Amino acid sequence: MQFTSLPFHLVVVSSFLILSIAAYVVYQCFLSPLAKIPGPFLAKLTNLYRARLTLRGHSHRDYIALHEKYGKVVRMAPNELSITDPSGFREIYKAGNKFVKSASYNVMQGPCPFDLVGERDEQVHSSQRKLVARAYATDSLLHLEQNVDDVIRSLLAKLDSVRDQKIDLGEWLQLFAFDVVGSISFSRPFGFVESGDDQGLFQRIQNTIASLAWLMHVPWVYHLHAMLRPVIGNWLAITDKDGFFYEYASKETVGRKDRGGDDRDMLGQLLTAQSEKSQLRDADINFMMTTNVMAGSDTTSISLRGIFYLLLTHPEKLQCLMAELETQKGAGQLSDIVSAAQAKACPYLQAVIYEGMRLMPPVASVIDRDVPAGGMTIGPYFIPAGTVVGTTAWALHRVPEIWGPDANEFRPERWLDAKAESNLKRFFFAFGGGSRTCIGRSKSD
Ligand code: HEM
Repeated sequence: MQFTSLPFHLVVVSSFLILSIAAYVVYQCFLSPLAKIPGPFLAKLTNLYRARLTLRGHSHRDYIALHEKYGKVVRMAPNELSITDPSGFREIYKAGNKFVKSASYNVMQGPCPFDLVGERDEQVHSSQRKLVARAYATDSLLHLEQNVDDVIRSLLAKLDSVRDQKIDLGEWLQLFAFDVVGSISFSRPFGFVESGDDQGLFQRIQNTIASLAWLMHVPWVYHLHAMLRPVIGNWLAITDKDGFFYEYASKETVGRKDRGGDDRDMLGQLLTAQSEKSQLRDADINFMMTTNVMAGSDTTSISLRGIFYLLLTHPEKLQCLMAELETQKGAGQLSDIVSAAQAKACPYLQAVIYEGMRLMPPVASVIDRDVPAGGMTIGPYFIPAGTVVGTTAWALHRVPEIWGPDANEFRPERWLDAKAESNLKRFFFAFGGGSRTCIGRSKSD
């Protein structure tokens, strides 16, 4: 009845709109090749569902709940799936396969031509990684142990001076992790531990990464913003990555070049690589250092915070760890500041690190990849080429089929059985997987 009083063209336009929306809903829910895959209703219709989940700030826990509710393959957007199926996971992240990084990484890369994490072209990535690999190699980093020891000493002295006070240990571990990355990258810590102050950097990184995380699910918002930026100004914290943090890392680079330093620090190694391979430009080195400052420091500090949190909330495990360290110390196997080689020879300590990073992996997002030509099959589902599939370590690291019925418990002992350990390591995803695994990870792990 209402329609009859509306102008004819409005009736036509509204009817067309209603029919289009209805057709879209019917297609996504019943006809799409992914229609049979379970997931939240809104997720089937729009990527905004996933973006909103990420914006709320606890999507890592939401993904666990969604997999508990819907199973090992969950539809998270019209063309995107979250996977915790063990064999599906292994297929997606197998080294040398054809599952390339999906379009969401365009947001991570932004305007930066040399960004190992964000680069989607596997060939470009491979040649860029070769250019810088030496600087990140474990044997290169072992030369820098003395630098790290100095930061440890500085942290211990600070903690000693506040021995009787209530402190935020997490905050101190974060200051420490950043200084460690500063000292191995530029031969000098940022001075955060010394001053007890991060100069507002942590909040800025948090804003940048939070902004990146939700924008990766709606890249069009990022691209639209980039187009309109000259008119509307800057609204998105992600732009700090190639702005504020690039400048920050570049300044540190210039400072280190001016004052000199250990040729074997990461910048020194990159400068040596540059002298041999001129295609590595100054800007590329600055971009690598930006990644060190932003991604390297933050992930290291979250790992430390998670491990300490789990130890402090499980005193019986802390006791086991202390017993191992005291026995080793008593046998003359540990120096006052424990070296990397000595730490490697402490099985319980290694198990604690793995278990801590299993339960609290620093990179919480789903690491998206595109299904290649030919598609893939996971359980009863055929997934066509072009579908975006990915896994978050938070959900994978709690799958009972892999970790056992006590998957949610902090139990370092699960890593002590050599046979179980090598199987578990195949599903340890805190450092990513395949050809795009973290370059900062020790190669001997
Ligand atoms: C415990 C600490 C760390 C964790 C948990 C971690 C985690 C990760 C993860 C999950 C990825 C894969 C991302 C993806 O596929 O989208 C990655 C890649 C990367 N990480 Fe780390 N990371 C850590 C430390 C570091 C450090 C210290 C550095 C540098 C000093 C670093 C530099 C990089 C780079 C450059 C990549 C890109 C590698 C490539 O695609 O070739 N990371 N990291």
